[in-house]
Amino acid sequence: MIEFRSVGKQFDDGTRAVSDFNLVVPSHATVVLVGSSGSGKTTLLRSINRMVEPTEGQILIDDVDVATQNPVELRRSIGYVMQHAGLLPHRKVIDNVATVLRLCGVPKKQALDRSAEVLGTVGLDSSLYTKYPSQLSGGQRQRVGVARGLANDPNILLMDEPFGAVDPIVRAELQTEMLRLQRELEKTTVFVTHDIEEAFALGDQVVILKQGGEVAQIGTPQEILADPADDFVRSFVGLERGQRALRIEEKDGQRIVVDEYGRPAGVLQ
Ligand SMILES: Nc1ncnc2c1ncn2[C@@H]1O[C@H](COP(=O)(O)OP(=O)(O)OP(=O)(O)O)[C@@H](O)[C@H]1O
Repeated sequence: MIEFRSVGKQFDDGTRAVSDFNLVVPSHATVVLVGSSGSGKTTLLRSINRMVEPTEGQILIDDVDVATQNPVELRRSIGYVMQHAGLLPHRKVIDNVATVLRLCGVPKKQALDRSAEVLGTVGLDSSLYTKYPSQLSGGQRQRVGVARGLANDPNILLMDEPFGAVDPIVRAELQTEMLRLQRELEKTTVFVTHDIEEAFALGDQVVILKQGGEVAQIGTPQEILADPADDFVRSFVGLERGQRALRIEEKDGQRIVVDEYGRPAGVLQ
């Protein structure tokens, strides 16, 4: 479990990114932070593994304050996947994954075996393991990025817009893969995106952020769609201007409004 307690961050230049942010990420759940550019998503995500140090509040992982932990050890114990995969261009795919394990002290042969295993888990064809990152498509590179995040079998996975740089079709494929991985591996995952559809597709809980890291609403996709907290949320999730394809289904004698994912958005009297 990850717990944010009144977390705030003001950068050295005076920019306030986040104020009084509170959130509980239950073990094995996927929580998605969604908001427009500059709403503090990355700041919050990086506070978990101390790539950013909050200026107020605490973050606890299984009741232990991360501020009391060695930052390097903490970072190595948490999987991290970033937007452009962050692969080392001069190392082969398999070595990119194995490097993470070597840094954690895993012997070479074992690191290579585990790397092949985890590349298989993310659905990368074994013919690609000895290629260089530049020889892969954007979607394939992102799979390698996810494999790297999963390499040392962390309990926690942090994902910062991991599918932001690929085209919509590949993005949808990667989202489907992500759902499969979550079912199989049950990592506690914090996922950052600016795409509300991605947030609804992947999140058990979705946190909608306004500028300054202010929480507009936290809830399951169903809760947010059925009962948006305010006009900002209504507009952000596309309920306002009819962008969302809604239809009506009969269930247990009730007429329920559902969205394109079949998620309930309300009940008709
Ligand atoms: N190192 C820094 N120094 C000063 N200000 C920063 C720094 N990093 C981020 N900020 C500012 O903090 C605010 C939140 O930034 P953050 O990157 O967390 O937002 P975000 O929601 O992840 O945005 P994006 O979707 O564009 O990545 C922004 O105003 C940003 O300019």
